Amino acid sequence: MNGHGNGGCAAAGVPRAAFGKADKGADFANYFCTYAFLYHQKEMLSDRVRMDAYYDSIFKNARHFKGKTVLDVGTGSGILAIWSAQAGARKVYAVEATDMATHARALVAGNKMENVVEVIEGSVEDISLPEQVDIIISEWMGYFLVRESMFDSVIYARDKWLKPTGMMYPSHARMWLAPMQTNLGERKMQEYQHAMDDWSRFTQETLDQYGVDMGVLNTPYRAEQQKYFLQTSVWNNLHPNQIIGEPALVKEFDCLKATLEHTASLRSQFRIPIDPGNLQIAGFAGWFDVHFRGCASDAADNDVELTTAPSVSDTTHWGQQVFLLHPPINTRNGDVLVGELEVTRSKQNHRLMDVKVVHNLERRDSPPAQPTISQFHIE
Ligand SMILES: C[S@@+](CC[C@H](N)C(=O)[O-])C[C@H]1O[C@@H](n2cnc3c(N)ncnc32)[C@H](O)[C@@H]1O
Repeated sequence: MNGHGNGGCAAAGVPRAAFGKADKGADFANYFCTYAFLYHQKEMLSDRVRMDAYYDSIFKNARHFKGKTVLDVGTGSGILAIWSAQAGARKVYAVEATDMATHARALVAGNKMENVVEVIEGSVEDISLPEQVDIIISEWMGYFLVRESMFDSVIYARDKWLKPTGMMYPSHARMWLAPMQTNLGERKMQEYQHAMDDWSRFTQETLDQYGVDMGVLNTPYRAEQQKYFLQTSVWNNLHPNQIIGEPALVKEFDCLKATLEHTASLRSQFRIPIDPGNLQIAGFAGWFDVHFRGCASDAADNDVELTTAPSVSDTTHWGQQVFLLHPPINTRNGDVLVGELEVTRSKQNHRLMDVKVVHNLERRDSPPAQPTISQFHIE
């Protein structure tokens, strides 16, 4: 999954009739719509790190799939359902909320799997299955893992359709946070200042030419632009040497046990010694990994990892989320970054996230400084 799910394209041929409630209509317009396009599915299907991890997780653990029933939550093009069938599943229910279900059905038939894979068009929260399943497979991860909130749908499906002995693919998910260096912050600050200069020119012109003083809107305009340029996280594929301290594990989910309460609001403390020789912390980088370990009573033969950590060669379409500090923090050798991360749903859109980092530098021979509160948004 990636972050293009909020482009807003209500006319994407999405089956609105299936959704009675207004908020579902808005969700379709804002979120699901892009998934109805093949070009978007192709983007995910072209991510080799993602594809190899899911492929290996299934075929290197084919024993888990042989003769089993599988539910693919959000099948998209149908790729995971087809692989599950090729690995020997007896029956695969491939559920997809958008019109992409039509293409998935064609792909399943084109690959002669229609006797095993049944594509069901609808939201997994609304559909009905004739039986409970042995495995739930899904690619539900968004930026910094939780953006898009699709894990909620997987949890819902698990609680309704997974046998008590069943297992989740992936089985575990983790979120990581690390201090980093970059000059992206300066660029964003310049862009912000440019936008504010442009606003000044615009308000002056409006007054001169049209006799209306826009000055009363200066403050909300500044707030809007600050949020956009300075507080919205930036997608980036970072080089590993931009990370300047041991990444902190800020959250781990056991996909068999996670609840909606766990995903609604995450809070975690971190303590990261800054690598010697670094003069500034320009921001924080956030990413995730998932593992395919089977379950306690039937561990995977091969524990496959899909990581979106900074990498030179194994980059993913998820990249990392960069939370820029304005201004950056000056550091000295021996400094330790301590703090707390809080990730909550945006009030305007439950698929977007608000991120709060309360941070401080512990410095040898210095009294503790007041913590700084930095607010960010994952849009
Ligand atoms: C990241 S894509 C993954 C597609 C495919 N499984 C793959 O791995 O290439 C997630 C898909 O899940 C679908 N989806 C998201 N939430 C869903 C829900 N609640 N019910 C059914 N489908 C959903 C989206 O429309 C999208 O096609």
